[in-house]
Amino acid sequence: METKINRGIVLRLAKYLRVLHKLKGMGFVKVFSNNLGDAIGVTPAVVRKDFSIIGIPGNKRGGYNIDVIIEEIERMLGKEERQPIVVLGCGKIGNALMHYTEFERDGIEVVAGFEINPDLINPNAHIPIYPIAKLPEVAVREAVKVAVIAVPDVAATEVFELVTASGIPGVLNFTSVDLKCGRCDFDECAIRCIVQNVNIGLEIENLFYLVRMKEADILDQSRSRTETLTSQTG
Ligand SMILES: NC(=O)c1ccc[n+]([C@@H]2O[C@H](COP(=O)([O-])OP(=O)(O)OC[C@H]3O[C@@H](n4cnc5c(N)ncnc54)[C@H](O)[C@@H]3O)[C@@H](O)[C@H]2O)c1
Repeated sequence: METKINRGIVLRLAKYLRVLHKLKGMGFVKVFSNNLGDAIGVTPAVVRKDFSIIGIPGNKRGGYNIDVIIEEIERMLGKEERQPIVVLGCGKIGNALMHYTEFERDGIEVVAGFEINPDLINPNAHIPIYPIAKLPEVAVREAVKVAVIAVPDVAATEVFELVTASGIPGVLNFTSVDLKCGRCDFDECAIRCIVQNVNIGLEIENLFYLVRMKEADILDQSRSRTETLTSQTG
């Protein structure tokens, strides 16, 4: 039976998996929930809860067998299956993603890129780059589940429409256009495309905000410490 798990758990499972592979590579056979919690920045209780949700029984004293958890998490994340993706727009971002070799470790395979620039189209390349119009054909042939959209903003909606028309159910959107699957407005929609937006600018702004808050907090604390000292000595 498939267990429904939320995005937070999926992200943590992927993080546990990386740590587990590292530990296995170092020769470890068992791991404890506090080791995994420390490694990804959560409490041991969260680790045990996540594992119980995916059907791994808690084992506070004896630890978990690393091979068993790896197998279970990989099954849960669908990593036993091939995970084919396509990249739409093979410019700076798209090209970098197409040649990111670490995807392979996670079972992700970039099967093709798509372009409108004839200078970049090369169906004979190691990872072929096809004209964008070929997307529906390749999507069906390769059973593509996820498309990365890395075209200029002006082309985003048009490319997204082609993605949904090609039956691709997942999109990682690098453009700043808010893409929404029009097809999802219909109950009978079979695609229900899920869009995940990546906005590095927003993430950086958010970090600046958090750093400012932290600095202000530290300043407040040191001010109140000085005031306390002054009142004690004065
Ligand atoms: N999300 C972020 O954090 C972030 C950061 C930087 C850039 N971006 C955005 O990501 C996108 C890509 O950025 P980039 O720097 O790689 O741009 P780029 O100009 O280097 O590459 C875009 C590529 O898309 C191709 N293209 C244009 N129209 C197309 C279409 N209809 N079908 C297929 N290919 C098409 C172009 O020929 C080009 O090769 C832009 O929208 C940019 O604003 C996002």
